[in-house]
Amino acid sequence: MSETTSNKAPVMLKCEGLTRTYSEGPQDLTVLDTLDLQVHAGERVAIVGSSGSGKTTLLNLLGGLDRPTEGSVVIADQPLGGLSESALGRFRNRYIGFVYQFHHLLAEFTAVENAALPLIIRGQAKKMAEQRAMQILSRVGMQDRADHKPGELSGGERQRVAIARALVTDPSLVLMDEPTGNLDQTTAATILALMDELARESACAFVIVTHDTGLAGHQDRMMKLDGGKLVQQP
Ligand SMILES: Nc1ncnc2c1ncn2[C@@H]1O[C@H](COP(=O)(O)OP(=O)(O)OP(=O)(O)O)[C@@H](O)[C@H]1O
Repeated sequence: MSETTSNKAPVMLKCEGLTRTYSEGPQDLTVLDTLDLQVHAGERVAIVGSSGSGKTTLLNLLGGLDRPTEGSVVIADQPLGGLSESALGRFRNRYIGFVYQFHHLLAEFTAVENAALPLIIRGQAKKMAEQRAMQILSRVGMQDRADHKPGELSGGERQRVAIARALVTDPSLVLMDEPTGNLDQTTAATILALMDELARESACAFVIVTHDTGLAGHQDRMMKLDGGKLVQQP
């Protein structure tokens, strides 16, 4: 591994030799090129990089939404490459929380129903799942809007529901794509504080893709995706 770290916490995410080549166009495009990354429990890593550098491609591989051309992704000691699609779905639900750039909330469901969904998919009773969802919605300041559907919420409110949905299962790893993109400074600060607490309390690891240098600078480490590899930033 090219990375050195003094972190003593267990490794939650490990990528080795990760390569992703898109072969769909007239020419092959290698977006990620033998990339290595290790993230420890409780650690928050920001990934920055210019448009088209491969940040979304990387997040999709880390979350098992796409498969690498070469190399491996291991989360909580489980190599994703060894899992079938259905096992991968169960693994994602158990260990990973996602916050996408476009939040993908279900339009027909209220905020609390959306936030409770990962628990319901897991088989938890609706009432218990919604109680837990209410707790986490309160932590992102959305308790008073819990009965509203996404169409009745502002962009920032929808983003906060998406963040609550990602955190509701107490995941081991949270993958975020521009999590504070739609948020004003005060709300963004609330979300940052919540991430700090979770990283500390539950040893949740975060990988956060962002163009926001304030958000990136707030994390434990900042890496830049450049030429298909990650370069540690000062
Ligand atoms: N399915 C695909 N087929 C072919 N090329 C793709 C595919 N998906 C992404 N690419 C290309 O791979 C490169 C990296 O894309 P990616 O979306 O990962 O970049 P990004 O760093 O997330 O960009 P942005 O900051 O603009 O969101 C781009 O040149 C893109 O055109």
